[in-house]
Amino acid sequence: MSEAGGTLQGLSLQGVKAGYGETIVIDDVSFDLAKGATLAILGRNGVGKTTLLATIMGLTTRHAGVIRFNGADISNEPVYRRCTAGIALVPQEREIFKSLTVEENLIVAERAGRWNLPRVYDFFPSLAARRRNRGDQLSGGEQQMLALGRALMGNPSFLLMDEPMEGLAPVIVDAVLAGLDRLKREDDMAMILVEQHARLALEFADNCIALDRGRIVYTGASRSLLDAPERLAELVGVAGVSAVGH
Ligand SMILES: Nc1ncnc2c1ncn2[C@@H]1O[C@H](COP(=O)(O)OP(=O)(O)OP(=O)(O)O)[C@@H](O)[C@H]1O
Repeated sequence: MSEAGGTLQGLSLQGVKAGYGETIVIDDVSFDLAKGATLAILGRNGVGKTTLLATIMGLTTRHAGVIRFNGADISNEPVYRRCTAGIALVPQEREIFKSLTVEENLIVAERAGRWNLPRVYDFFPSLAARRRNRGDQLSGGEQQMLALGRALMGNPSFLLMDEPMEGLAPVIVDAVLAGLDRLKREDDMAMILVEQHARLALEFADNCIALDRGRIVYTGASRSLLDAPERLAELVGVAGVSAVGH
């Protein structure tokens, strides 16, 4: 995670300070993430993980620093330009259209590319089985798969996911994780995973950063933190270390 930001094929943040209006939440955050790489963002409640993803998407007020994507400065680009450049966010609230069917939710997000309806259905067979059900008739796990499937239909090269496992039963967590692992193996999309359940995130992502009060307090290989449980507990709290069902 150390290539020069200006030439990196991927995402690069340099000294980013951002928040909501005058309130600073993210302070002096810098990291690079190359095309196809995976990164976990860890930290206790309220340290700014969601705000960091929102900042990458252009949904917050940026006070300082530069965000580059595939070498281009996107710091001042509006949200839709970041989306069309290939960055997608699966928000914590999932934000699927509840009055549309599963299939309609997927089709409205479609952009030409390697991902299309048959491939998303192959990837999440439970969505195929529910294709004619409306968004409000889905379980939490199905909604999460739909939110992910919808992001894939946009054919992003960079996928940001905000707590996709939140509120899901352990067996569903396993299904979502299996999907993410398969994505990692079969697609060269870069992925950032924000997750309360630190061990799950570390087992999925090759590298990680931990935030505390909006600043990066740890950066390194996920394996190193998995092998240092006391350090991990310091960074994320005891609740963050014990993952539901794992
Ligand atoms: N829309 C907003 N307007 C003002 N302040 C906000 C807004 N959203 C979040 N905050 C504040 O920003 C800080 C960081 O919140 P954020 O949601 O980014 O943290 P988080 O690490 O994702 O927390 P959690 O794990 O609970 O989701 C908190 O103090 C929060 O109250």
